Amino acid sequence: MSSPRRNIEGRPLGACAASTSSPGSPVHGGGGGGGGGGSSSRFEFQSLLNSRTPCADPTCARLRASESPVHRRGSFPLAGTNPSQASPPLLPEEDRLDLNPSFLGIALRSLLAIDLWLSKKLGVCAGESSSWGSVRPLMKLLEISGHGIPWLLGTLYCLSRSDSWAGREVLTNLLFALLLDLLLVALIKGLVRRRRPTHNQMDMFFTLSVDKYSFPSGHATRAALVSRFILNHLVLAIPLRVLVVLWAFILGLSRVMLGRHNVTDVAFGFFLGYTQYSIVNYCWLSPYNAPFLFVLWNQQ
Ligand SMILES: CC(C)=CCC/C(C)=C/CC/C(C)=C/COP(=O)(O)O
Repeated sequence: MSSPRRNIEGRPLGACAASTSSPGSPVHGGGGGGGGGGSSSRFEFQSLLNSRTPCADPTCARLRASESPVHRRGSFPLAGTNPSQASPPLLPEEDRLDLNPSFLGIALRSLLAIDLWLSKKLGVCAGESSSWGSVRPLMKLLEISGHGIPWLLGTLYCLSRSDSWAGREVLTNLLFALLLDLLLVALIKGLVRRRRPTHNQMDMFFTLSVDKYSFPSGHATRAALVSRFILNHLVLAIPLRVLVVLWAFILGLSRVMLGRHNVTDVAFGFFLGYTQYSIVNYCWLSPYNAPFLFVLWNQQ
């Protein structure tokens, strides 16, 4: 008994896929669902077109005809329908592009595959039963050390206690930096909407609605931003400076170990936090360019 013909995704071609698929399914070229559905759906479409399996259901046959590139564009014949026009059928340009994905496309997909694989491997504290589950409480403590709330409240408290102009200036800019960070991270998370890794347990304390998304890591942006800020504006002994850098690095790593993030979320988070510091430095607030703010602190 011969096995049924299958398309590239391993689905049998004997049955009429069009009659069973939804409008967003690959057969309709809708590219529904995530994970690179676009190109594989095109491929499946070609395979269905070229299979000579008759379709018993008339609705199905009509659907297949109306969905075919021949019907849609009327620009090229089906191979074999007329021997006098036996030149190879020309694919529409976008289909040819999909069948020959660009180097950039392949590189990006490979990077994402490596990212997912590595993140899963490093997610050793994702649950109590994980291989490093006993370190999870420590990782969660680190998580709190990079959370937005303690940093915001701490900065506001120090501002209210500060009695020097220089101190107020630095703290005002730290507050501005933290708010800018929250805003940019929320904006990018809302735009990119990358889901957190499946092995993550969503048990973080005090999150915003966008925090169900993982790209970029807010803790990583804050770690890079705050550590660069501290290193540039506080006079610290070398061991303390090393400690600040270590804290930022371990906080970023802990996000992947806890299963909260993929490696690329954290890597981009570090980059974004580092860049945010440059923005804050460029727009540095002082009693000269933002006197209203400093008058406000003075009245406290
Ligand atoms: C003023 C204001 C809107 C404060 C909100 C502070 C807040 C709840 C920040 C969220 C911090 C958080 C849980 C970020 C998620 O970090 P990931 O590293 O998991 O992206």
